[in-house]
Amino acid sequence: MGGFGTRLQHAVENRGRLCIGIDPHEFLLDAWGLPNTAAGAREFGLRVVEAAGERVGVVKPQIAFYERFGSSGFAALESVLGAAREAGLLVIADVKRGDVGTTLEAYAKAWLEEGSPLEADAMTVNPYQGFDSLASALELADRLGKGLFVLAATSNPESTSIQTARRDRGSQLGETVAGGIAKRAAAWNADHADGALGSVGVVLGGTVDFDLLGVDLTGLGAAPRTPILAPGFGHQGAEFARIREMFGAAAESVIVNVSRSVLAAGQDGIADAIDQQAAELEDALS
Ligand SMILES: O=C(O)c1cc(=O)[nH]c(=O)n1[C@@H]1O[C@H](COP(=O)(O)O)[C@@H](O)[C@H]1O
Repeated sequence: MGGFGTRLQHAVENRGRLCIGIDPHEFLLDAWGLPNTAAGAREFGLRVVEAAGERVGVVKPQIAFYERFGSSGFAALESVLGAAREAGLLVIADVKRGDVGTTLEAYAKAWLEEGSPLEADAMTVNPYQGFDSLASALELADRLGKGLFVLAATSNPESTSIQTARRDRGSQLGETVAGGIAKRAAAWNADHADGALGSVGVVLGGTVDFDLLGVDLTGLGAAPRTPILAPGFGHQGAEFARIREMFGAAAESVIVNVSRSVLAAGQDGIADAIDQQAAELEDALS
């Protein structure tokens, strides 16, 4: 059915733009009446998947909340990833990997290769070692029909100190770090997309000022469009009502992640909370 971008486009058309984060924070496990153990994180993830399965198209497990339990945490995560994919959800593994090419390739195989115990549909990658250091993961994802989301303008307030920095030499002279990364992702999609939406997305926080960050939203919104994973809504302060104004020409490509603001509803309230946020998001985008 085509590459990740095409599957994402299909998920958005059928299930909307909300992505549910699977982030079993210690305080959430406690609020859900679950133990702060790998078994608790597994149960939490499975219940989120159950609630999300009928309601949205995409989930984003944040692996730090599983990794903290060591090997039993990874076993728990394997169950959650398997259940999510079985439920027909697209899974973005939030792993934020980045390294020299051959090492990054091993990470990409771990998270994207068919049959890997941790197989997901897409993973988040960190381009701090240079966009070109992502080449092995870009090529692997392309070959396997999987996706990547490259950190570009992140939602945390500390991000601007690095991401607004401007290059003082080379072909991208004057461009910000964030703008340059977004441009490279869009260029990759222009060369490789097999449909209206590319398979290489960028992470753009809903809390940031894209003018200040120097991100070319028109370029991201041009065909083939570049998917945008937008965290920062709810708990970190970004609001659905501002998405159109903020993302402008790229608004059609935004996948909105919510984690704590929906997970805080607890296990009895999560299904209704997802329905409510999905309806609010659709309202804001219509
Ligand atoms: O890559 C991410 O998903 C991410 C990037 C970013 O810039 N900011 C950010 O908050 N995230 C992740 O998105 C989720 C946001 O969680 P909430 O603030 O609880 O909605 C967490 O899993 C973060 O790790």
